[in-house]
Amino acid sequence: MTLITDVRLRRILDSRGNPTVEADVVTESGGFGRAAAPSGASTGEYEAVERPPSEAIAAAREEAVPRLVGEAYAGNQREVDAALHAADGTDDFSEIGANSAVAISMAAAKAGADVLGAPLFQHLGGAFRGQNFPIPLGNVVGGGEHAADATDIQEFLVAPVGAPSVEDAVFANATVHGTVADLLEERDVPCGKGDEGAWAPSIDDSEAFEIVDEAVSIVQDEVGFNIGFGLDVAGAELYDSETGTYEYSDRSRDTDEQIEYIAELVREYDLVYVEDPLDEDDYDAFADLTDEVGDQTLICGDDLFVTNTDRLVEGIDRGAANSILIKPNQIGTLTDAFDAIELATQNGYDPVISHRSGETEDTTIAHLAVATDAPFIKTGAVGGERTAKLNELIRIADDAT
Ligand SMILES: C=C(OP(=O)(O)O)C(=O)O
Ligand SMILES: [Mg+2]
Repeated sequence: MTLITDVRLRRILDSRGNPTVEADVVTESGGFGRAAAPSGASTGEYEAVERPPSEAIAAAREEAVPRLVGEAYAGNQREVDAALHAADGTDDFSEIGANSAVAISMAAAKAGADVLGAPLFQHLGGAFRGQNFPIPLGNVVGGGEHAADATDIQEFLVAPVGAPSVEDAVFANATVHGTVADLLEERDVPCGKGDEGAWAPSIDDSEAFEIVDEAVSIVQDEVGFNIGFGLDVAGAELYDSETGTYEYSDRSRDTDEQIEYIAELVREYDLVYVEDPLDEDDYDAFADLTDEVGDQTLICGDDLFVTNTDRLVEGIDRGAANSILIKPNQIGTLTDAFDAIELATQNGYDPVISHRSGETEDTTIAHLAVATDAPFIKTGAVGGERTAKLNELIRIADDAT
């Protein structure tokens, strides 16, 4: 029933107005799945390769589609993803493009779920998933590669850890986002938004800490449950490998100073989550920081691990980080993302399922988070391509997908 009978690929718009790859997968019994690839701006050096969409589509039509149509079953995700790897023939999807691969992989999963008549999270995670929901990390202030002339730290993230439901959590994040706008207005700071819908004011990081801390306290009092906050430092973007220093607008920090700075921030603001505090090549520094504050907070590797099990094994061996960001397009298939999640949880690393700065209305990551019982999902706070995932979580909780 799930034999793939058609795969169609096209260019569509992403949230930045750039082209991206969308895939449709159809099965013998009429099952249908559609998915689109997201796209990063602060990409890790070791990510699978995103090719220009028209090239990725042409290559996938030539190499991958013939290995899927009449050959692979959408209900057998490992088989579909193995066919994508075989079609590509490289270890980084540089032939068919990770953007074509991930779009087809996710569309096949949706087609498999459609044939079963089950929600995607259940097809991926099994009958007993759907009881636990991830805490959404909501980006409320940001800069770095996601906005010009804003904070050095890429993302200030709200973490409503005490929310009684995913719906309460999602609304709390949106309320903090709105409260941040009020506080910026009180300070006469004009601002627009960055790529992920976070406010992108022209302020320094210390003022951003003050404002987010205050907004979180105000909303916490309002809603009556515990709200923390965290960061995506995107350390690799700040790091200058020539000088071995992290370059902030107002000063430089060497690696030891960077570790101390982050550890102090964790203590001062009780941060619940710190992503990529250090350069993507510096496992040792990640290990030192994890040693120092890993019992108080999550130290998450995004550019460090790039959803890659080989890099995660190295991190586990060296005690670097205690959490991994999971972005399916960093590695190219759902199978690879699942394997990274499984390896992480088996070794006490918390998986955090994540969007990219360039997104579409695709909701696969919401289902992936529920399917894998992930404790966190990072998918923005506002903006249609972000709320697509957040609203899908609310629908899953309401049993309405
Ligand atoms: C979501 C992120 O940004 P991008 O998609 O630009 O890598 C991130 O760095 O975690
Ligand atoms: Mg990141």
